Amino acid sequence: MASSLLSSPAKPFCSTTKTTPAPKATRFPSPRFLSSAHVLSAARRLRAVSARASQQQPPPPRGQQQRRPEYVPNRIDDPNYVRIFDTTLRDGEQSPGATMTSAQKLVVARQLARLGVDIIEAGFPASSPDDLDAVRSIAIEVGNPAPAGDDGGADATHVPVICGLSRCNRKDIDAAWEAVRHARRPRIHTFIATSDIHMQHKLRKTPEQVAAIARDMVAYARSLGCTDVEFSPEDAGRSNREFLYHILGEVIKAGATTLNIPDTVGYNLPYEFGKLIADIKANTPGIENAIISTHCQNDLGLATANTLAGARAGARQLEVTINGIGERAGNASLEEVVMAIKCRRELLNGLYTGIDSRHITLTSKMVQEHSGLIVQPHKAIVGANAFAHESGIHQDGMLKNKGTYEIISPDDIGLTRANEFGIVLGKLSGRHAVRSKLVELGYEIGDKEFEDFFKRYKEVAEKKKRVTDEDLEALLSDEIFQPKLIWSLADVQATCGTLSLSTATVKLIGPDGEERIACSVGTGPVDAAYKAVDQIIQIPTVLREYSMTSVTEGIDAIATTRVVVTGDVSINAKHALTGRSFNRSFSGSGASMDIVVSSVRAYLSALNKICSFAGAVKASSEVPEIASVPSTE
Ligand SMILES: CC(=O)SCCNC(=O)CCNC(=O)[C@H](O)C(C)(C)COP(=O)(O)OP(=O)(O)OC[C@H]1O[C@@H](n2cnc3c(N)ncnc32)[C@H](O)[C@@H]1OP(=O)(O)O
Ligand SMILES: CC(C)C(=O)C(=O)O
Ligand SMILES: [Mg+2]
Repeated sequence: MASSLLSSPAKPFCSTTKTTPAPKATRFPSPRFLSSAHVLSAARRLRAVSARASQQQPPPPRGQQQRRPEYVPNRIDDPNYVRIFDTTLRDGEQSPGATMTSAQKLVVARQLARLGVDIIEAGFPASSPDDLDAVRSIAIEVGNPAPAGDDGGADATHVPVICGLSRCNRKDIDAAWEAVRHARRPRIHTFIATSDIHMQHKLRKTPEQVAAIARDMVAYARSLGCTDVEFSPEDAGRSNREFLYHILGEVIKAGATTLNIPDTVGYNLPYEFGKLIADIKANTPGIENAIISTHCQNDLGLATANTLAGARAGARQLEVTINGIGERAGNASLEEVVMAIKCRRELLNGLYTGIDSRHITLTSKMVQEHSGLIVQPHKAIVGANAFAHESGIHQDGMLKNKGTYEIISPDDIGLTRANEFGIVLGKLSGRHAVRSKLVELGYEIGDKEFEDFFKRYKEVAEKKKRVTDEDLEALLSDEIFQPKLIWSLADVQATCGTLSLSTATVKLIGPDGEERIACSVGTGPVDAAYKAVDQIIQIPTVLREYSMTSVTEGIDAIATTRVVVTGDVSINAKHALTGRSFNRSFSGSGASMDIVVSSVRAYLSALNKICSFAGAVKASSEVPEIASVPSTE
């Protein structure tokens, strides 16, 4: 029988076990170009990485193991166990633009099984022959035990129920049964609307007619041999209570095993939805012989809150989708609901699920790829920023204790972050975070140097959205690893374009602390600026090499310039071995988001080396010896 290591009680910091994170998400080819070969190889890769993840996982600490109760359609032996019904492939696919091919649906279904969902609603088989085929393939391949040697994820013996949706009519129910009957545990989910507005205007039927259809169609589904039948009174959130108790009682008598209560238009508030579930539990005849389920749409952004309120009030099946995709504003999101239960279990009557949350990140990425619906960066649990910290006070807290700003460990959702503390440098970062990042990159610099560097960092971060590792290294070279400062750049202003000659004005601070300004024209803004610098410093030099690279991507990238210059004979060096005098070259580098500033910094860096060298030459009154072959310093 299926058994698994399940989510365990919450800790103040919700990492339940010190686990090996699930593998990094595999990139999938764009859905537009997906062939079934692609899908199969993606599936194989996934299976391989998931196998590794599950093999590496140490068992949860003693006393925290909980087994998934044996599956009986209308009963759960452990009152604290709550079933997770995933409808990504049905309601999720109803999101505008989210249609998936059969091959894509199969890959996602396999991953949902690894994640440990109890029920996969694989589609609406009557909607098209393609969807019937997709649901049937899922029933055959995912709804049955994996062949020997095949990995089934963390809980290799777990086989999810495969479910198909149908309206309350024979044709739809026949199609649903044809699709799901191949699974080890098939389920038919049939629905009909029960709110006045839907019955009157959409179905054009009286409540009595609707109740009779519901009862007859549930009985019909059972008559096909399906022992697991779910019934949903669509728009229950706006339906008359007494009518709900009546129709639900009727379908239980007809053989319904799960009663799903949809807030179809996301209209309910959490306390209201919780009360709806509690009232149904208290007033529906025969309800003790069925499982109550929630299905919350997100029109008011309350789907997760409503789902949790429903669970608290007695629902033991929660219908959710990965990333919260679904009709209009979507459904309650699996990752939010599952992690809320895991994190706040004590406030949710000790509930637990069968989900292996370490597969959440990978599953989320897969669904984004195949549905084409990309989650917003600040999406709870799976958004790019959900475990990132950019402001200085938070970063400082994270460095001291991760629990200060994180209630869930990224390991728990299978997220491996590039930076252990989730630190993202930006304009709001403080000294602690920037310094720790430098140490991480291998640079330990003194306090005074760090203060200079931090000032420069802030200037750049003001202008740039994110400061990357490469940016930091470029700035560090520019700010710290420079020759002794003889001439420094105060300001530079350049104009260029097709209308007139390029012109640059440069203000430098000299060795005496005095400002000097020069202006020049040139073939371009860099040439003009270099000529202005030459007018001030007046050392005869030749520019031998000039190169510029952008260290990061994007329009706000930092440009790093490298130059090589040679001086005239007065700055020749004598080779130590041959005694031959040679024309020595000097390199310089500079970095800035402005290419002219970056170029002038690089040029000054080289000129400062020449000045130091020439100063040394003058001081010793002889040509200094260099112990190596001519090289660029
Ligand atoms: C809240 C939900 O998410 S419900 C699920 C919604 N999902 C979908 O609709 C996606 C799949 N749908 C489809 O492919 C198509 O709508 C089909 C194949 C199901 C039906 O297509 P059509 O036969 O062309 O009907 P159409 O969609 O235009 O209208 C729906 C009909 O079903 C009836 N109907 C709606 N819900 C139900 C129900 N639960 N039980 C019985 N009949 C229903 C409507 O009253 C309407 O009947 P009418 O033609 O007598 O007026
Ligand atoms: C089919 C039903 C369960 C549904 O999706 C809804 O009411 O939102
Ligand atoms: Mg829905």
